Amino acid sequence: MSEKKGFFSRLFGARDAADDEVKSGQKTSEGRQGVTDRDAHDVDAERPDDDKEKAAATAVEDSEAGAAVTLREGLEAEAAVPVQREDADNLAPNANVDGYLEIDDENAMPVADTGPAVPDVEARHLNDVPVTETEGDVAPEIKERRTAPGDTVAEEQPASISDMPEPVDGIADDLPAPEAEPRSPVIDYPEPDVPDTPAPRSAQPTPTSAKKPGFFSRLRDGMSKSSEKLSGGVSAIFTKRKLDDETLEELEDLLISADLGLPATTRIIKALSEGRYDKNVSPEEVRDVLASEVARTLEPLQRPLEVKAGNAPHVILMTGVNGAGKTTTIGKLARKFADDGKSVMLAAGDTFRAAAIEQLQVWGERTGAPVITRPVGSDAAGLAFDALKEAKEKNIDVLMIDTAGRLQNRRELMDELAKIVRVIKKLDETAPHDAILVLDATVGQNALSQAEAFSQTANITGLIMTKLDGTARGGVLVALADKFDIPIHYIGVGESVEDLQPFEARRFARALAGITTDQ
Ligand SMILES: Nc1nc2c(ncn2[C@@H]2O[C@H](COP(=O)(O)OP(=O)(O)OP(=O)(O)O)[C@@H](O)[C@H]2O)c(=O)[nH]1
Repeated sequence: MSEKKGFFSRLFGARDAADDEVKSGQKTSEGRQGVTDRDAHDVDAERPDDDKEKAAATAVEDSEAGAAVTLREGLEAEAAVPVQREDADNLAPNANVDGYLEIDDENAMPVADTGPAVPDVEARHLNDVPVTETEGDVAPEIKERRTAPGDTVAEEQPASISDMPEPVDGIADDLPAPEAEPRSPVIDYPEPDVPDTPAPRSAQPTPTSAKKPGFFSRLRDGMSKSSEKLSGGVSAIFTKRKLDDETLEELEDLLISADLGLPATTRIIKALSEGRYDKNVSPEEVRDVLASEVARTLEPLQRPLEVKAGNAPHVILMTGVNGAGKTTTIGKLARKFADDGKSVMLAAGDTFRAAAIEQLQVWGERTGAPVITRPVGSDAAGLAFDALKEAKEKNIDVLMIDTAGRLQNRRELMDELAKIVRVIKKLDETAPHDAILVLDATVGQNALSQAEAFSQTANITGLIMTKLDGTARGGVLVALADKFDIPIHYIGVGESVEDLQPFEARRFARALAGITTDQ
């Protein structure tokens, strides 16, 4: 009996603390901050006279100069690193130098090095090079741009960063002075956890209708790693056993290890305990309680990604750490929007990675969407500005802007993201209409620190969680929902277009709990 008392006081003590945390406004969206100060990787810029708006926009940005030339130095360092892949032995025989497979099937996804996302992040030397070490290195060589049929490619850019255009004198004077912006705090988060399972490499060509029969089974199959852990664990704990202190503790451990977080774990245990203590409960009953508590947590955040007709165009900014799935997700969304009859334009704002630009061009070809590109190393904010201008001129419905992956604790890279937001607001102060954070489910609890840091920099309006098929850590979506008020638009449960599913809380909860039916 004393054991029972000890467990419950621990449980409810934890629950009260968790409730207090949520109630006391720790949901981070309430604490979102504005954009931060500039970075200066385009300080050498020289802009053509005929592009006055862009020059004005970037000149205003440049007038905020004062920061070190951090990004450029980072780029220079990246250029200085040999392009030899460390994991060459693991690549498929037909992979190209960037690790992507050459895929003929138009529904198949470009498959990069689908090894664990976080090791990939760690291999991304741009993020790893301290800026002080890069001084004096040569500027990155600009790779020749490959123009795919159907692409709209904005004007040619100079061949190196130091050749980039200078601001046009006087233009900036016509613009409102930039407001003083708070510096974003540098959050010293730990490096992402190593994912437990690499994402699969298979590419499955599938139809594009999200509502066709089999939607739930696709979701259930995609989430099988998470559901097997939970469902199998529940069966192991509750088969022919009473619900008592011991089984509840085992369940608590299971839920925590499945990344659901303490607040949700506490609620689930409380709901299960009510009226059932000291009685036999079946694993099915436990799964039902688990699913309904998870659904209750997630339902308020289920929100479709809507393109509003009043926005011309509707601008979607895609953000996230390296390898989270931003570019691929943009491609899948482009397909979905095009299927809905929307005109789509893509901006290849990941100007750090040639493969990301090419990857987006491939998606542009497949979906008929023009792709605005710049050479590797170009100013991403200038590219975003150009793309929005062109999208307006062409009456495009949706402009999606890709961005380079960045670790959330690299201040200068996060500042570049803030700059993109500021610059596009000069053309449309309501843009971006959606700033989406793409989260890789395999990083588990690290997703929480990513959500916090990106919210502070880019005022994140929605989440897309990818790679749920590659991990048993899908429960982290529940922990995110407990901590942040950020709507969830889509989840990725595989590599095909169809595997990017509109988020439905109830179905997700049932699939997570290992319930095999949709009803
Ligand atoms: N299994 C699986 N793989 C996915 C999913 N979403 C994306 N991927 C794969 O994840 C890998 C990385 O995706 P990218 O779109 O290149 O990631 P990114 O965020 O643009 O990467 P950076 O440009 O480095 O920042 C690719 O191989 C994608 O096919 C998913 O839901 N499931």
